[in-house]
Amino acid sequence: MANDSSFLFAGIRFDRKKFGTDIARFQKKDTDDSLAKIQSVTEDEENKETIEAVSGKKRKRKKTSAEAVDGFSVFRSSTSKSNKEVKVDDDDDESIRLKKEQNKQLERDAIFRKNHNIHVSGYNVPSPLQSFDELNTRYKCPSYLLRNLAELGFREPTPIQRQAIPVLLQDRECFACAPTGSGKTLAFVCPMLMKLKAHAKGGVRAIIICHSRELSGQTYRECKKLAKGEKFRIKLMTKNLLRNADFSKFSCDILISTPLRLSLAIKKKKVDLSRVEYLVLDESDKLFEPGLFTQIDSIIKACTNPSIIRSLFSATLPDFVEDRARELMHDAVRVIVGRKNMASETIKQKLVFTGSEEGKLIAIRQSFAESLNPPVLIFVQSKERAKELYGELAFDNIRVDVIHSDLSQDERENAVDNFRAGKTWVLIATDVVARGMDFKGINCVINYDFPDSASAYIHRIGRSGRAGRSGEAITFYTEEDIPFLRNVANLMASSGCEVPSWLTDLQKKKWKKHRPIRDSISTKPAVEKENSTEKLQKKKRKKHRPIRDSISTKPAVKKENSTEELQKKKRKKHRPVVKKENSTEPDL
Ligand SMILES: Nc1ncnc2c1ncn2[C@@H]1O[C@H](COP(=O)(O)OP(=O)(O)OP(=O)(O)O)[C@@H](O)[C@H]1O
Repeated sequence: MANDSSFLFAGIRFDRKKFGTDIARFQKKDTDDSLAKIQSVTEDEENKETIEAVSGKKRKRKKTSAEAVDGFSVFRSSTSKSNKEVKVDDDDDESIRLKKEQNKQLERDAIFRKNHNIHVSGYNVPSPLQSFDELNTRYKCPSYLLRNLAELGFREPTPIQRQAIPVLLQDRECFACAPTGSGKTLAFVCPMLMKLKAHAKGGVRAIIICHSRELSGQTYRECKKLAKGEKFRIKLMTKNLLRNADFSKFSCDILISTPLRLSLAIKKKKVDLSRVEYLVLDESDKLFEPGLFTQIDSIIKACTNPSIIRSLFSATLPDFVEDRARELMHDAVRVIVGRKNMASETIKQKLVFTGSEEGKLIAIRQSFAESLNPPVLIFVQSKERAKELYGELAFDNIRVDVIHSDLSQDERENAVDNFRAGKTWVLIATDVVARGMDFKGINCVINYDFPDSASAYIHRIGRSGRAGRSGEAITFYTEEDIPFLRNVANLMASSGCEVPSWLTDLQKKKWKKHRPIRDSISTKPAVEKENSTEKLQKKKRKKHRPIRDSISTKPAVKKENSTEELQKKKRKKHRPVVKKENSTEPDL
């Protein structure tokens, strides 16, 4: 973190020697927009660059006018100026006025960004949005979108929206990092809808990649809500679509997919992505991890449109992702809200020592018995442990459910829907829902198992305290986790939580995928464990349709004939409802 912040503020030093003339000029001006203000915000390399450029030109101009005065001092006060000279003077005045105005705007932008904790780098970064109204006054936002924003109750843009939306609207590539729950989805969907304008035929026009099916589904629904009233063709790459669509004729305005499904569509179905104008990689640091990178790479390579605008969004932006972004993008703008890799400041974070695995179970039962304030999300480190904890809590008289990658798509969706609808009070989960999922109003996140990395901690606890609401996060730790405690303590301290000094004084240890082999959560003896798992499985198994022996009592030959007859009869009336190939409906 220390490195990150020093990198972030690397541009803050103002070379007083180099800019001596400019300092003198600003001081002379004696305005409230003082140099001190500029100095305090010149971490914005963009401002620095522009100020440099402008002052450079000014110096040049001053020199030119000095030369002119030296050379033609006789004529300076003369009234016999030629028309051409008058025009040159007028032009000069106009450009001075314009530059002054430009400088003032830069100062205003810098102060505004500082007030909203927005840091930018890149050349010529557009001014941040003061309000959603500016979408209309500056960019002629269509009325359906303004109406939808108002209907969704979005009155003011969040900091990431204030800066990322104008950047993308001005066709600049962008990589952005802003806290969890700070409205990054709208920050990339809104400019996409505005730029695409309306539905148009001819291939895929925009793509949003999300790391999980759950997040893809959620982003699809968000897009639909924002596009309501306009005939955009927004599609979710479902299993059905991948299997049944005729990709040679495939066309849509926005396609939302996981990396795997889209890379399969490229490889096996030869989907044409050469016309894609916008590509968003949400949770970009996850997408650039080794497991997904080959798929992402194939997608990026398939999007061959030279004027494509790519953007990367996440709440955590490790240096390696920044490096990739710089390699990949042209003239990209970097937007950071707050500090990189920081937990949301609206979450009250606590650490609880439980001693052992048994201690964790006691602690959680005790805490639920004292006060259970749903919805509560519990994270464990593996699907096996998720099943075990579910096995323990399922009979505790609380409405608990579980989500992990061993469940079918339907079961996963049901788990999410029931939790969202309040039917489930406590959801036990693996990291499958740790990122991006917007469960409104989660009161508490419990890290039953210590997270395995800083980003896992930030994203997990970020399921609460969203959109400015407050939330709580409790992290259990055992002896095994102590070496990594300081990392969490530092994250807590940097997001404003009180941390005892002994925690931050602990020895530093590099946090590399900390997933120790833990004792089983289950308290039941082995046989009972098997039975109860079976019971639970039965409870969950909804579509239990085994192949059973025939009911028919007729002899085999007769049976065959009658079956054939029946089949013939059936075949006549066989008119299945053919599913539209390019159905926009997800198989949710
Ligand atoms: N301008 C706004 N005003 C109020 N609420 C907003 C605004 N923009 C977005 N939201 C709401 O904030 C919540 C979080 O938004 P979103 O899911 O986009 O966050 P995020 O930054 O992508 O979080 P994460 O990093 O966890 O993925 C959503 O419920 C969304 O509807």
